[in-house]
Amino acid sequence: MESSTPVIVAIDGPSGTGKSSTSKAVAAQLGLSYLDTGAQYRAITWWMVTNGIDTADPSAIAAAAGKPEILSGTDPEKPAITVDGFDVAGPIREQDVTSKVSAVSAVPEVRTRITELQRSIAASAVTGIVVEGRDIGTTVLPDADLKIFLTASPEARAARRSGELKGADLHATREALVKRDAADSSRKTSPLAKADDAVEVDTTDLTLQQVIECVVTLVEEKRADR
Ligand SMILES: Nc1ncnc2c1ncn2[C@@H]1O[C@H](COP(=O)(O)OP(=O)(O)OP(=O)(O)O)[C@@H](O)[C@H]1O
Ligand SMILES: Nc1ccn([C@H]2C[C@H](O)[C@@H](COP(=O)(O)O)O2)c(=O)n1
Repeated sequence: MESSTPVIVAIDGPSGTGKSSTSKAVAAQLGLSYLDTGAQYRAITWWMVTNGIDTADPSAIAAAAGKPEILSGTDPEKPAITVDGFDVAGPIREQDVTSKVSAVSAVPEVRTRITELQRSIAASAVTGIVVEGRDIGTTVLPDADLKIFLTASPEARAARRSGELKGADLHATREALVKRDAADSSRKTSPLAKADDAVEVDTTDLTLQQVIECVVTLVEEKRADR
């Protein structure tokens, strides 16, 4: 592969392992685009909730899956997400969406729609792209140049999240993370999973900077091999 060929990096892993922070920094450092696929699943969930769709009814979700227009920005310095022209970057992080996103994202019609969107965004990235999520290496971009699977202990992940949500109860945060991971890992269609050819990085005892440096080195090694 020539060095001008776009480089495609897939970063997967459970919640709170550092996918977004790492992917944004790596993309910014290497001049690549960035795609947060979790934000897309959150955006479609937000639309379902806002439009009164019963998120406990997979057939109602499936029937509505094609309706919202979801646009994702790919600048790692200012990732953007809109639904039908509305900026939903804030609302998609609210607890109501977080508690429903696993159910909505398990519906096959939702996954087909969002996967098509993700592939088309990745295909149009000129210098390359870092795409983060749960099924990027296994399903969305199985031919990615580099696949990373981030992990961390539930305790470390809960501590990181509790630091973000000031005053949040550590035990409750840990339980919520573990519950969402279990739902995401056990769904039938493209569950959260490590691709066989992914490099696993346990971030439990690493600083964010160490994880970023590790991934940048892996991308540079891939590029040098071309
Ligand atoms: N190695 C690390 N050490 C300490 N804190 C970290 C590390 N990596 C990420 N963090 C912090 O943990 C929090 C969660 O990170 P981030 O949002 O990147 O995880 P994520 O895997 O994308 O989570 P989710 O899948 O839930 O969106 C952030 O506050 C981030 O700054
Ligand atoms: N490729 C992906 C990305 C995300 N999801 C689902 C499952 C997650 O719980 C949810 C929110 O993701 P987050 O913002 O926490 O990264 O979206 C998925 O199914 N596949």
